[in-house]
Amino acid sequence: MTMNETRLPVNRLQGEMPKIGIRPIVDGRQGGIRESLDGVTMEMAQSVARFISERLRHSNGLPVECVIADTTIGGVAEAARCAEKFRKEGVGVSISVTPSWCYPMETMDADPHMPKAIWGFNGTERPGAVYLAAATSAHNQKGLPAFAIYGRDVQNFGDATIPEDVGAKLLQFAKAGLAVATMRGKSYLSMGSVSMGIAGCVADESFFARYLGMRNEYADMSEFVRRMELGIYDREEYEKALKWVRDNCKEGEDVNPPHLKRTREQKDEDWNTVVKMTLIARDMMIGNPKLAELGYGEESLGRNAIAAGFQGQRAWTDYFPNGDFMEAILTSSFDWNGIREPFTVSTENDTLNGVTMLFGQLLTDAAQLFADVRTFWSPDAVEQATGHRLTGPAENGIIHLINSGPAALDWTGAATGANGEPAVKPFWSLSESEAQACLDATKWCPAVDFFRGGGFSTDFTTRAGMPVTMARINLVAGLGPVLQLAEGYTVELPDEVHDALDRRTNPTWPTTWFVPRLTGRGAFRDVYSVMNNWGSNHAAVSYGHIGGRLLTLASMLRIPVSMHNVPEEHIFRPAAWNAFGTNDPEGADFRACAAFGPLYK
Ligand SMILES: C[C@H](O)[C@@H](O)[C@@H](O)C(=O)CO
Ligand SMILES: [Mn+2]
Repeated sequence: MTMNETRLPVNRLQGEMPKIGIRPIVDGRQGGIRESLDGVTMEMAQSVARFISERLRHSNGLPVECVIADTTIGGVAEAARCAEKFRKEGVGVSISVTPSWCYPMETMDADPHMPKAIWGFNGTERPGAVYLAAATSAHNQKGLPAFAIYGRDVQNFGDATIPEDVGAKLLQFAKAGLAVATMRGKSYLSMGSVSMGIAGCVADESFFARYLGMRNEYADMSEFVRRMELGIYDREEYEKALKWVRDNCKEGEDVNPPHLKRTREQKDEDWNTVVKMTLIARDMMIGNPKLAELGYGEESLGRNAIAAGFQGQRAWTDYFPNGDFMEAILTSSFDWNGIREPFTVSTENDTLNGVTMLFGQLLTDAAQLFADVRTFWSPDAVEQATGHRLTGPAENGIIHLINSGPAALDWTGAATGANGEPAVKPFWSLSESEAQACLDATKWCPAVDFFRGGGFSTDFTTRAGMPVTMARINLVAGLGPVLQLAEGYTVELPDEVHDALDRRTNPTWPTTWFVPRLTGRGAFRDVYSVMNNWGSNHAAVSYGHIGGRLLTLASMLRIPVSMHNVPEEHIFRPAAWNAFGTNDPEGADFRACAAFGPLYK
């Protein structure tokens, strides 16, 4: 395959990427105090800016830019000037830093939508921590939750280094804050509506608008037919894509009974259709200047969609090829144009899983796995079915993540991490040979009987040993949105055991065997309990243990978390959450989210 040489983001969404604004706060008393603080405070700001820009990128690959206020902020006039600068520069996240005492209400960032953190230097020459406590209490009193960062160990005054614990909190806060600012104002595009009565497919406008700051766009699936029949897609790209598919997408086993097998001609035509569907869905999301050249100016603009979903079943799939190829390729980190940012596209237009995938992508910069949460296999059930006793990481049972085959090819696990281990990586660190390895590890099986219109499903088994986080947003009447997540690992089974279980399910679909990390309590008492507490038929799976980042993001949006196994040291929420109870952080989270309400009222 060819690689996109420049690796530029494909993101053609409206608006600049949000920046991080750094606010150096000082004690405004001139004639000695202020002068003694200005320099070190500015240095603190510069070192935070450098630290973040060197370590974080936007999920589209662009560097994260930090903007520092023109002067230190000693009072409200300078706070206002800083706010003005931040507005002009497109700042979406703010971090206030100080080593000293300052005047909280006079200097605070009062923008209600800006995720905020305050780093109060742990020194003792000047009272930075006293300010931090006063500042967080002011934020709490005013209903502007802020994340408080207070280093564990005392530093010398003027020491601009960022201790490890402070750095970890800065990055967790910044990445989640950027996710909030990046999705704001963007669209979720529903292509089709509700699939097979699945409630998660309902585009709940109030949820999107009030919690995410997003808008909902809708397109009937007949739009695909119109664009296919009138040729509203880049025909050169279509030819290139078809050739790439012929060279790289190997057909797998056709398990259909003879009377349901599609003919070779039908299958060839299905390939043409699924490639067109892929181009069309992408163009509907983000637009395509090529369409304007064809005389379709309106279509060339797209819907400014940072996420989308395709209903598929059944209105479409009863007659046309299914959406598996389109969903698998769009959500992967590469296609015929080379290596590029994955698109967030939710199967069955499960909007709530789509949002969860969007969270994962913005927090990890890497392809997300969409999957049905299909089966809990207890060790006894596996032994009964196969004669094999599960061992090692699988010994407590396994959860079978599988559905018809829209899974991103990155989830083969064919790419490798720093030590050669299987990994799902940000597109910018994926090599051409790794993308090829993902393609080589995938077969495309003719769709089974659920899909009367044919299509091709990805078939692979995810490699073992990857740290992953499975997550899901649910909507509950009287409660609103609620997030659940489970950190764990992928496992593999001996071939004959895998084959026996896979055959019982569907051998032509992609499998990920998941084991959650157990805590012995509540939903994480055992693997069965994780399955039993899952709130819906789907999950979004991210590479890495990102539960901490998800918790931070959810708290910024005021979405409580009902189930998680995140180690305490990774939990980082606004300081106000502690005022809702410290013995029972889960209950406190629910109370705090309810009290503050959605980010966008
Ligand atoms: C093909 C079937 O309809 C499956 O797609 C179905 O069980 C689901 O995926 C439900 O989420
Ligand atoms: Mn499904």
